[in-house]
Amino acid sequence: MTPLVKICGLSTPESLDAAIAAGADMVGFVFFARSPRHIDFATARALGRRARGRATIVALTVDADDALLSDVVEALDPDMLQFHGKESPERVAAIGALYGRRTLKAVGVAAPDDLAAAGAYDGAADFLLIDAKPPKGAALPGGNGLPFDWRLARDFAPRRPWLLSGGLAPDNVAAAIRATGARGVDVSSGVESAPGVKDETRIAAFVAAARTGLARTPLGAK
Ligand SMILES: O=C(O)c1ccccc1N[C@@H]1O[C@H](COP(=O)(O)O)[C@@H](O)[C@H]1O
Repeated sequence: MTPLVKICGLSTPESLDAAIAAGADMVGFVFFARSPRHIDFATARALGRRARGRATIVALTVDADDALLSDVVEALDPDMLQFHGKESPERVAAIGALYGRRTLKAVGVAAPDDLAAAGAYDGAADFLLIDAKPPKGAALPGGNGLPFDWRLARDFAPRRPWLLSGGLAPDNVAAAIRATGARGVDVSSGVESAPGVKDETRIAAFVAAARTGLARTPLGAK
């Protein structure tokens, strides 16, 4: 089964087009002011229109309140909402139902217990995202370009399909998929030349390399 590929943190028409041309299944946009990948609503509106029908459009937020979520949905009109904070399973499910969008819940992993905690979202979210836990004091809860020990995720087998992220790059993504059996992968820093600046050559190389990994688990239906 071909792994799903999500390219996250896109902020320009050029990088968006490069991700889609490379064959990305999902394109992610960040709404988190501290991130170098944060976009404003006018940019979101333009990029959402440009991406519509060409890839799954994903809006990433971090513990967003209802007002921000409404503005994001109105501007970007995403297919999927990614939650990268401490949102509870109940809130993830409620927001997905309220807006009628698929949901992707990120869980940071550094130890076996963290994966057990991820199980709480199995069913509440449509997809799970297993990311590296940010280092203590990190400014961002994700997008830090740091991997975790993939052996921790080797036997992770939730009912929902799950994506792997954290420090993935063109030169390690195929091995990461093989090591974990993740249904897909998500990347931000590993396809950049500087924080927030996407590199079209690295995007193409990442998607091509991910396609050589073989996902073991089937994509569950909503
Ligand atoms: O990309 C960001 O700036 C970001 C900000 C806040 C939360 C999550 C963020 N990105 C997500 O983090 C992971 C891993 O990124 P990386 O490849 O290690 O840089 C990925 O899922 C992004 O969607």
